Amino acid sequence: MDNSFNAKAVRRLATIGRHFPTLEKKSEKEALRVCVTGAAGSIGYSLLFMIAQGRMFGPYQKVILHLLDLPTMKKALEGVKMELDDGAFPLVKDIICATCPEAGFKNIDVALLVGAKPRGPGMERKDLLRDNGNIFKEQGEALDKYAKKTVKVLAVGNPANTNALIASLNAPSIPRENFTALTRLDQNRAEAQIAHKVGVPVENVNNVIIWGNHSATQYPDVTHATITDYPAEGFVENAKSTLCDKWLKETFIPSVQKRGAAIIAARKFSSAASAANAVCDHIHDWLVGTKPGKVVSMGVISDGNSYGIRSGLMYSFPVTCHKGTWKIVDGYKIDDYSKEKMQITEKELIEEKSQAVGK
Ligand SMILES: NC(=O)C1=CN([C@@H]2O[C@H](COP(=O)(O)OP(=O)(O)OC[C@H]3O[C@@H](n4cnc5c(N)ncnc54)[C@H](O)[C@@H]3O)[C@@H](O)[C@H]2O)C=CC1
Ligand SMILES: O=C([O-])CC(=O)C(=O)O
Repeated sequence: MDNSFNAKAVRRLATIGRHFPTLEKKSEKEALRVCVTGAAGSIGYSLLFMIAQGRMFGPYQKVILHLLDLPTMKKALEGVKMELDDGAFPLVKDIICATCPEAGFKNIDVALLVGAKPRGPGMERKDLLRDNGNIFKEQGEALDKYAKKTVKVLAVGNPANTNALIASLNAPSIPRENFTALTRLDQNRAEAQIAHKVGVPVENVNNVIIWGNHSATQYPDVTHATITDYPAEGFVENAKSTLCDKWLKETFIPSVQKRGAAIIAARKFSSAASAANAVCDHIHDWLVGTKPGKVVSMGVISDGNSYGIRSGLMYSFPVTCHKGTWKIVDGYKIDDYSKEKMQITEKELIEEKSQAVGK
């Protein structure tokens, strides 16, 4: 009886294998260890389920999730783990709950540094620097000790750019190129607004650049953006008049710069699901690679040779990525208006850096 059941089960599995050859592919890759800090918080709650569904690393990459939060959040973390278990996600090989950085960061491949205080109404993100900067100092030190030396780090907690810099300066044994800051949410916001304005699907709008800081001084730049697959004759002429200088300068740029504050005013909490979605986009493109012709924005360490931006700042640039490396796209022509905007946001990052770590 037992034997015949087993024989049937084996036959059935063999059939599944024939119909879904991708099943074999799945087991080829080793699981990635991915730590989400602030795993019991709002962004964490969306982000973990997106990762579990394959949104970050694709449909074949298994993950071991490290959920890190403060000791006071131990019970809540267990609840998140229970829900992840209940999702029965085939890509989730294991889930580790941690309330100390050693267990959270041990041997990890990817660190998503979300855990930090969010701002409230009337605050700027840099007002969080004193409290959150300390978190990123400690976490940089802990990454240096416990994570793989190849770990890829994304700072999400605000002020994200300067926090990424603080973490990197406190992790001298990990290459500085492995530390990045999230400005993809700003890029997504900007591309969505352009798509709505001209009436095309959002995937037809590409290569809007976010320069500088994830703050109200950021410069969302459409000078090099593209719109493809025009839906109707006369589209180009219409789009040119719709996206006029006045609208771009007086409505579009301030609206992208202040979108985070607008969400806080409406929701009473800062953006969470859209932030998690942008985290997936950022890591996906960095680790898997950007599509040919596609440029994305990431806060990365400036080298002093790109667009006149001072070296040693975590500045958002247009980049292309290939299997875990990024490269600043050089050679865009910068007009005087853009230059001024890029310098305003650079100045703010210099000030934040000197507040956080001195000169
Ligand atoms: N860069 C970006 O585009 C965006 C950044 N953010 C920022 O992300 C951060 C998190 O936002 P939410 O999830 O909404 O906040 P939240 O308050 O809902 O969750 C934060 C979580 O972090 C935990 N935490 C605090 N200190 C920690 C530490 N040292 N180690 C581990 N966990 C720690 C808290 O216990 C809490 O569970 C905020 O700083 C927010 O401003 C939010 C949206 C977009
Ligand atoms: O605005 C905030 O404080 C949260 C955030 O970074 C965003 O939504 O872009």
